[in-house]
Amino acid sequence: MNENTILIWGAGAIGGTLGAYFARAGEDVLLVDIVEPHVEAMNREGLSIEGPVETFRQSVRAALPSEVKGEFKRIILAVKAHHTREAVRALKPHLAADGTVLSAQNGLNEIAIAEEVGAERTVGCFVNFGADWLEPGRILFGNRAAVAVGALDGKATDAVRDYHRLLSIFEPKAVLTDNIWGYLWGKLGYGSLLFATALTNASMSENLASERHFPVYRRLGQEVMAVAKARGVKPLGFNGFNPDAFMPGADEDAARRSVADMAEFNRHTAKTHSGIWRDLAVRKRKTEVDAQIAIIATLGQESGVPTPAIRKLVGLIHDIEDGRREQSWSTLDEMLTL
Ligand SMILES: NC(=O)C1=CN([C@@H]2O[C@H](COP(=O)(O)OP(=O)(O)OC[C@H]3O[C@@H](n4cnc5c(N)ncnc54)[C@H](OP(=O)(O)O)[C@@H]3O)[C@@H](O)[C@H]2O)C=CC1
Ligand SMILES: CC(C)(CO)C(=O)C(=O)O
Repeated sequence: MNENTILIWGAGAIGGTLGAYFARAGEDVLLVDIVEPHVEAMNREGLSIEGPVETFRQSVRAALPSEVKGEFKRIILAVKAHHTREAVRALKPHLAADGTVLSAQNGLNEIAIAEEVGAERTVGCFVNFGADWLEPGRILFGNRAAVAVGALDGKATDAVRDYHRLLSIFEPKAVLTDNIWGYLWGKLGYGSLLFATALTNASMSENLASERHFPVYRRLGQEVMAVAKARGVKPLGFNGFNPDAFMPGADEDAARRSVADMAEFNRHTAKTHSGIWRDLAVRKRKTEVDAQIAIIATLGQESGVPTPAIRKLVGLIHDIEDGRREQSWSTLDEMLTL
């Protein structure tokens, strides 16, 4: 291990998948995670990537955060959004002065990372592929999807280009962008719809195909895009999500097409339900709703953009997290009462 070893901090569904692909390509990788049985299984048997995209077992090195020694130039952060600050504080002593942290997460985590380690040491990234941590040492890689990487100020450095090279090992269509905030806000739009699908136990595609709930999806997309616009961001589209269809003044048919395209995209994955649904229904734990979705309402308020649908969604997810409601169509119906 040396300063060029790539640290993957948070080796679950996303971090584990990326790490296995990098290691298979001969990159020097260390997977860091707080789940002891997972770290033990990875060191003992390697990491098993399973599912329709590819199935392989990759020998990897793994460690608990307390076992990490030294400083590193590249650290890829892939913990859930609400664990970002804690994880960045733990990894900071291991970040070389000229090193960078790449956020392979959902949400606007780059803001918190930059506050902790400096904007010049933070690189933006957007991932939309589907994966699930199944059990120690086993990850389902459900489907390929869009991946993008870019500097926070849009000006690619050698470090950003190197991350693009790495991500291209995993996803040959990975984009090097000068508008990473556009992708991150696009994913917040897409993600707000995914959070709504987690209010039921149906699959993402079944939910998105529900004609009765189309007004819910349109309203959520519209609120997120209005906040992005007010903040001067130009959101970008991917995998069915078309930000223009949700912009103020866009016609209903455009939004209908985009929601239908998202339903179609998600019909072809072995990861039938979102990570949000999985946190609630399978892992029985808190979701990323505050770090990822409630922040949109806060930023909306700062910009004078009302976000009643986003606020309602956050409340319903909290209700499920705290056992006050079940995941069911009637919970999603609550979103129709706005
Ligand atoms: N899974 C997916 O398909 C997609 C996920 N994303 C995003 O990627 C990010 C990662 O999600 P995902 O991979 O699914 O999550 P996982 O829960 O599968 O993996 C995160 C791993 O990080 C561990 N962890 C938590 N805190 C720390 C810490 N301080 N230091 C080291 N490890 C830690 C977790 O342990 P523990 O379980 O105990 O918390 C877990 O093992 C999220 O922002 C998610 O929204 C984006 C696109 C798709
Ligand atoms: C569904 C997916 C993989 C995006 O397509 C996702 O981001 C999630 O599960 O949170």
